[in-house]
Amino acid sequence: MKQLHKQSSLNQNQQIPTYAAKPAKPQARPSSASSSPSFLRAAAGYLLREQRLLFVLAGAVIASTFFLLHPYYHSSTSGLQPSDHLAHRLLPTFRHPSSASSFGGGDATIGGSGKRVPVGLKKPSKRVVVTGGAGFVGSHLVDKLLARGDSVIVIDNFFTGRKENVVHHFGNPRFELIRHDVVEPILLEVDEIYHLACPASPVHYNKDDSFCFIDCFKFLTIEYKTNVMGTLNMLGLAKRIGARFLLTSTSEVYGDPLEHPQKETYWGHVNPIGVRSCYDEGKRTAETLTMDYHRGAEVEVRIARIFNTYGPRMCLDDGRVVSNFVAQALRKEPMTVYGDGKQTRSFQYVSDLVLNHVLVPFIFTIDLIYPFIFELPERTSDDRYMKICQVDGLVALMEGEHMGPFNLGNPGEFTMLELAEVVKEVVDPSATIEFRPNTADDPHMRKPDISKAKEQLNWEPKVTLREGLPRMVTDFSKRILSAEK
Ligand SMILES: O=c1ccn([C@@H]2O[C@H](COP(=O)(O)OP(=O)(O)O[C@H]3OC[C@@H](O)[C@H](O)[C@H]3O)[C@@H](O)[C@H]2O)c(=O)[nH]1
Repeated sequence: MKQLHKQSSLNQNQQIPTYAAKPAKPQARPSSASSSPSFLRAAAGYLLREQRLLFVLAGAVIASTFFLLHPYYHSSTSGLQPSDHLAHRLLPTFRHPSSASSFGGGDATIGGSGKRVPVGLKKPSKRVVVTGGAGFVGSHLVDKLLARGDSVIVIDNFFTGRKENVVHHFGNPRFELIRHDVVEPILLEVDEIYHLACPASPVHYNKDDSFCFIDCFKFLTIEYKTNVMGTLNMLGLAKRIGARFLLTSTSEVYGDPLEHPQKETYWGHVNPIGVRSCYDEGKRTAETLTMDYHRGAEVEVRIARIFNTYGPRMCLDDGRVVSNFVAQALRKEPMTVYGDGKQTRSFQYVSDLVLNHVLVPFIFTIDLIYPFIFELPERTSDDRYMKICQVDGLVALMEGEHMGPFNLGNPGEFTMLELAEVVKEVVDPSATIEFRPNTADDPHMRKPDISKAKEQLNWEPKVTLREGLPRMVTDFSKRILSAEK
């Protein structure tokens, strides 16, 4: 700054030759070689005065940041805007699957709420499949991918997924929803496959699937079938079309661990014939298949081991502990603690699974002023936060160089009794607890060692249970209230 002032005063004192000034003596016409340095000197002098250069640089930084972070602008809901021509050039077109039907009776609809089109500086958009994309974590991932300009096909059989989780994307030309069970093959043309499909709650284990094309598979549990056949189908697709494949595995691969906290190098302690094995062993097999396809067929793969996750959009009757406690406390029912309640888990807020924290305050500010500039519909601060935060852990893994497996979880460890206390604090101090028998093979403790993710993905969770829980409670109380109405 001092230097700038110095330079600018120096320049003011200098006689800067101008073409308008009449020379004292007749001179030869200045050659282009001599005129351009003097022009440059004049321009430099102008820029350096009154800190103009500083303002120009600041303006350039703000503008490029804006376009990098928000590569869309709002166009009207009806008809093509001039920007749509650019969008048509930039957006990929999908080959529609012949073997499955899209939601809404065929092709994805165009227009409606698909108001944003890319503009400015941005990475080329990708064509992405998210299996289980109408589920809890999947739908947050879909929000994230669409928000950054990708085209997304969601495959979901709605066993535990819900249309409500993705309904806000209906009408977006970059979004397509296919009702399909991944245990059957499907052919699509995409760049990346996020494979999330699988019921993840122990209360769903053992439910019989009544229909299967291949008769001998129909007595398998949904979890095992989805993890084995579903993963095989998606890996086959990835191989065929040359797509990168990300498997969302689970902390359950460590079983009832003998090592604590659990590192990715730990091989686990799983009962292969227990009631939980359909999920635990199913995911372990899915990891094996993924590595086989990588080694044998050179498919580019990524593996995430996701630890207990909670947040908005979980099923109200999901059966997992956080959703159970919150729903029970809101409904004024006793919170059901299984066993002695001394078993531990580490709970991660869904945004952490998906968030790049360094950018949050920055994007948050821009997102606050954005609706005023482009007249976007008003959103709640929670929507805004969720839109920004979603699923960066998974996206960072998909786009990074490291294959994994990576533990993605929050290392904060709680007993179920401690969790009940936090839910009481947040929801209702008068809430009570009720002890129930525990389920078989329930892991006694669980806590991720996330050093590898910190080091190689530059990722770590930030939202504590006391910060994350109120956000989930807001969502749950709205849904419980409207269900009661
Ligand atoms: O109402 C309840 C529900 C559950 N629990 C206990 O809470 C603990 C956590 O149970 P959850 O069902 O939420 O989750 P689990 O850790 O057993 O399994 C989960 O692990 C990681 C994920 O991949 C899966 O989402 C899920 O299988 C268990 O010890 C369970 O016994 C209760 O005390 N009360």
